Amino acid sequence: MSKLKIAVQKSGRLYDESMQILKDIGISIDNGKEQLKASAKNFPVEVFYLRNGDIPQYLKDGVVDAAIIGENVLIEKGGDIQIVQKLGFSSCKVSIAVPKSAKYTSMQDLDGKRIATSYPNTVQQFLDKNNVNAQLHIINGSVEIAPNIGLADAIVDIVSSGSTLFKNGLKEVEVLLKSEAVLASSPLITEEKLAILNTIKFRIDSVLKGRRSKYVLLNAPNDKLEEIITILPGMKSPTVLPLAQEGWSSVHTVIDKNKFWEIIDELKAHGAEGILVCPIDNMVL
Ligand SMILES: Nc1ncnc2c1ncn2[C@@H]1O[C@H](COP(=O)(O)OP(=O)(O)OP(=O)(O)O)[C@@H](O)[C@H]1O
Ligand SMILES: O=P(O)(O)OC[C@H]1O[C@H](OP(=O)(O)OP(=O)(O)O)[C@H](O)[C@@H]1O
Ligand SMILES: [Mg+2]
Repeated sequence: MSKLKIAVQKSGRLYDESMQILKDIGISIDNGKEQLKASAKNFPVEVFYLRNGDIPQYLKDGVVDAAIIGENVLIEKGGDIQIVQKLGFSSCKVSIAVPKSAKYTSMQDLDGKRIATSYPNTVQQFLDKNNVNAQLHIINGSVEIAPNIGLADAIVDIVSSGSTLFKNGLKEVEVLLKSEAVLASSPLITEEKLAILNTIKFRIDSVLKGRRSKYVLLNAPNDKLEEIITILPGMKSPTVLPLAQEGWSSVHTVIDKNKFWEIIDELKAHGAEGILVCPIDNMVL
């Protein structure tokens, strides 16, 4: 059987979580990333360790069948590469920033100005859409320093916490796009390999659903059961089991992990006790 070739970033911000998600879906990799490629022991997959910025070209050429990559890089260099699934990590924005003291009211303020960036295609498209003419300076790193050294009037780069902008005396003025790590596929992928990719997608789906959810168990007096069940936003209806202690039940359900803190006080106020919240590895609906 042929193996699906999947690219991950060799080192950098995507590496750890890319390897973690492969591990979580049961794909264990034989050898370390000192090699350019490694085979999985128990699944028809070969992992290629590459530069994030190089991956779109490898996908286009069909050198790899799929990849875990930053969405922003795909948008910049992607062409017709398909996003199979968003992966929920390495979230960031690609934004325009100008010196804090600069006057900025609209995109028109950038007309005739110099913009430093590593994302020229993304920037040019945004400028064209807004009918703005600006001169692009393409630089590959430390973009935020460009205004301070007189190289540019504005920059376009990745913003996450905003601390790099802050340290360089810049302010974010426009968001061009939002990005996260994604699973992407080559336009040249074969049917046979697409079947393997679909299995991976199915497993990732169940891992991501599990990460977003919690398994909740609690004890409740029987005369409060009905009220407590209406507070719980469960998947279906919760499981209710009698406790050894007369007049009490144990209630089990799955909830969105972000909802839990909103409802815990309500649950307690309605008589819930012994509340346990447990992680979920996988969730297949
Ligand atoms: N500060 C950040 N916070 C969150 N995500 C980020 C941040 N910086 C980058 N990212 C995301 O992670 C991806 C990889 O960033 P990283 O800096 O590791 O690599 P890169 O500079 O694109 O490098 P290379 O091509 O060398 O692999 C980016 O494309 C972006 O999607
Ligand atoms: O808003 P923040 O949380 O400060 O993050 C944004 C910064 O993070 C990235 O750089 P990175 O640290 O990846 O360094 P690099 O330029 O060497 O890739 C990006 O290029 C920004 O400079
Ligand atoms: Mg970076």
